[in-house]
Amino acid sequence: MTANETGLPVAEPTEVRRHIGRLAREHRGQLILTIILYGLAAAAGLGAPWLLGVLIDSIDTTNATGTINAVGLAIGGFVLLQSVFAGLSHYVSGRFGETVMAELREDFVERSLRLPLSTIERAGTGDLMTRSSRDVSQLGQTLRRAAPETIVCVITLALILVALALMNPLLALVTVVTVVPVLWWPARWYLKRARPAYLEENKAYGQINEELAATVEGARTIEALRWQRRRIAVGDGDIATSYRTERRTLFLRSILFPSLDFGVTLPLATGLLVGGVMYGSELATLGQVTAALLYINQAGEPMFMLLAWLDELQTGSASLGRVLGVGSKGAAAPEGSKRAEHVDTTVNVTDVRYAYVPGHDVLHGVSLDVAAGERLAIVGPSGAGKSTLGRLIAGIDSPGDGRIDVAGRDVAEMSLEDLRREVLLVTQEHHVFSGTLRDNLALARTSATDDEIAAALTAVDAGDWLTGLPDGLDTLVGSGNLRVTPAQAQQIALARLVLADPDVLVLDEATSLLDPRAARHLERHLASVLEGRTVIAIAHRLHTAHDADRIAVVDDGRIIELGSHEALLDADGQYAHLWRSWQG
Ligand SMILES: Nc1ncnc2c1ncn2[C@@H]1O[C@H](COP(=O)(O)OP(=O)(O)OP(=O)(O)O)[C@@H](O)[C@H]1O
Repeated sequence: MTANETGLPVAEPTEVRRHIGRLAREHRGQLILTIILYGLAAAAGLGAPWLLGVLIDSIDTTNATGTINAVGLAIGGFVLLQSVFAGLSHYVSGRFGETVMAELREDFVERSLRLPLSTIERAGTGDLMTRSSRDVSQLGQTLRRAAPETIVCVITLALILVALALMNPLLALVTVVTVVPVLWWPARWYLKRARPAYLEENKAYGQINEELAATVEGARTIEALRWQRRRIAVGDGDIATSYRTERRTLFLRSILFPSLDFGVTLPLATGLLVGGVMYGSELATLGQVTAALLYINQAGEPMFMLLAWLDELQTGSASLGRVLGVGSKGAAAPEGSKRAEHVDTTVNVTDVRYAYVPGHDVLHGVSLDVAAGERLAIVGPSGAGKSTLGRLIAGIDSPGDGRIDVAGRDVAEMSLEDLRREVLLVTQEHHVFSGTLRDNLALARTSATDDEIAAALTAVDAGDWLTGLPDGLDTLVGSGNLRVTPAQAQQIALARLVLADPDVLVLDEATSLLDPRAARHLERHLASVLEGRTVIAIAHRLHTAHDADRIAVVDDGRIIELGSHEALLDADGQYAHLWRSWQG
């Protein structure tokens, strides 16, 4: 796997080849049928030049008119056969391409959904978007056209060579000897450079998408800070990089294609020369030379096309590498370990260190044990490391040092599926997807009934809102539909949490958008619904801390106080101070 700096990995050429081999094995039947049909079409195409040679040689025989008629008819028959086989082979290979394409798309979606959040955050959504749009469509083009056309070219060339050798071995040899070196060197030169150049080109395109998306998402912030010029400069920089990478691939093509033109014309010239000499020295008949030259001429197109498709195959292979890289080992979470039978949802944080930027730890050896069913509140000044600790417990990032166990299992080793069933994080950012309210909630549990969904909304104090909606759970929400206030969006997120029903919840200021009274009411309500779950709540409002079983005070990446509300007040430390000023 190639490390793509902070981006998603790209599959190595060997992995790409292995994948193509696997696809070919899985669709063996369709592939063989395609090759046979293309072979038949190519073979039928060889009939005409052969017959023309026969025709020329028979002109001085007695019954020339009869022979001409018969040969004319036979040529017509071959042309018809070629059209029928070509039509059939295009149909079969088209189906083959579409089937494989559909599988690759499904596979891509599955791989993307398995990606841990931290991987997407690091890589940026632009890279993923480019892979799902530009790379997948490039791959479609390769599968639909380049792959079958390459097969056609190879088969046609092989058959032309066989026919040429049968007709006149010396002419066949001359053709091979002149063609191969002339085409070999530019093709080799090109192939060596094309893959990295196309990977660079696609990466640059991904970067443009990434920055463009960031500019659009942050438009208001950019306007407020008057950063327009800076963002334009960033965009200009990305476009310049993309331009440079496009120029590089254009340069490669501009060397390849003229070389191909030359390589394809040369054998015709040498064939004409050698054929003339052979005819003069009676080593070949006029008919043989004519047929051989027609074959050489006929070979020109597939030869040119074959090497031209190499270009397409190279871009396709680069795109396949990028598509397969999504969800590969370097990006995905570990898979498939089984959930322990008993559910003992303790959380044990042992000597955890974490740095966003190497060498600058924001957590300095944090240890914390949360008992099953306990409610722990984490408080502390801004930037102390509370959210970072929450993300590590929820398995979104892995600690640099130390370990975190949930229900006795190392979070870093858990499959994404197990992890999400075990621990869920709700932050103050949440998205309402465009669709019905029901769809938005059923995301958390597809099997949830309407009653369960309504109960979940009631548990987060949104029961009245639901009853007031004209279409109830069928109400369309999200972009372009009914406007949902930030507080309601937060309630939807919390209702999803109720439906997902994990054993451990990490709430990172999950009620911050509600007014203080509503927030407290909701938290109490939620607590009764989530009775028995282990809850770690990162709190700005100290009433959350007051209601918790224990409170951890985090300061500068360390836990400096830990105990119940009363115990911490008695200790008269930072928490007591915070509490008094909050009360005041
Ligand atoms: N993505 C990031 N990249 C680099 N540094 C980060 C990133 N996220 C947080 N930090 C830094 O890590 C430190 C801890 O941040 P964290 O968000 O965990 O603190 P917090 O206690 O949750 O603060 P707040 O209450 O303001 O949310 C801060 O110094 C912050 O600047």
